[in-house]
Amino acid sequence: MQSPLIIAISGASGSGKSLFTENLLNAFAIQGQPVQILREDHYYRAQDHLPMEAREQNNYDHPNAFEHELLKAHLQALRHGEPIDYPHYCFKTHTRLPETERLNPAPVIILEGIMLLARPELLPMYDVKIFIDTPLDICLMRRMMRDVKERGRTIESVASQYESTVKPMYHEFIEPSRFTADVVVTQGGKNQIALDVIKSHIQQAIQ
Ligand SMILES: Nc1ncnc2c1ncn2[C@@H]1O[C@H](COP(=O)(O)OP(=O)(O)O)[C@@H](O)[C@H]1O
Ligand SMILES: Nc1ccn([C@@H]2O[C@H](COP(=O)(O)O)[C@@H](O)[C@H]2O)c(=O)n1
Repeated sequence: MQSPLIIAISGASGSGKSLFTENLLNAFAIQGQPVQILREDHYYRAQDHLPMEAREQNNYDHPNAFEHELLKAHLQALRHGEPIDYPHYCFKTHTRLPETERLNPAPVIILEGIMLLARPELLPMYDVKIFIDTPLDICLMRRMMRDVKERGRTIESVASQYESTVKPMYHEFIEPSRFTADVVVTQGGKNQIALDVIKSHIQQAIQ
């Protein structure tokens, strides 16, 4: 098998990265082409050694919150045609789940996450770099609804985390990483023209 094409999709929390990734995946699934998705969230560090209060206070919007060494090792393995043991993460307990999932290499690997373009040592791993550029007020609104519904949070906790870490870290790390992208996508996960352009680029590259 030829070396896989690795696509990194980044942007603020709530910008539409996951939806964009899902929509891209669906476009390939219709054609029966195998695509492997990796989410940077799964590489948040395990925190079993910390009490819950300490976990709740952690800054999850700093690059050091992620085990990027493991992510890099996994990308290298997939490039060499080897399977990986993909970690799973729980947003309610703020730590890794005990079980991992065996993932096989595929011709196209799509990675999505907030800090993927903010780590210079990860940039050479990617063939295509995409930044989803969505106004922060829209990101906050979407995050508020999602975190209360799916991640076991209260409106108060989302608002206070946003002020203390999410927003300042966005300006320090994520916003500047936009300039490393090959493509900047506006209008979030439903931008059909961007999806079509990226899909046809991928198809040409893997022919
Ligand atoms: N263009 C869009 N229009 C409407 N809702 C959207 C759009 N893009 C994303 N969403 C919704 O916003 C929420 C957050 O999007 P998501 O893709 O999970 O963001 P991210 O992965 O960047 O944190 C989800 O409920 C998603 O369905
Ligand atoms: N235990 C955790 C870990 C992460 N977060 C927040 O998740 C955001 C990144 O995930 P997205 O799917 O929204 O891109 C990030 O902004 C962290 O603040 C968390 O709240 N708790």
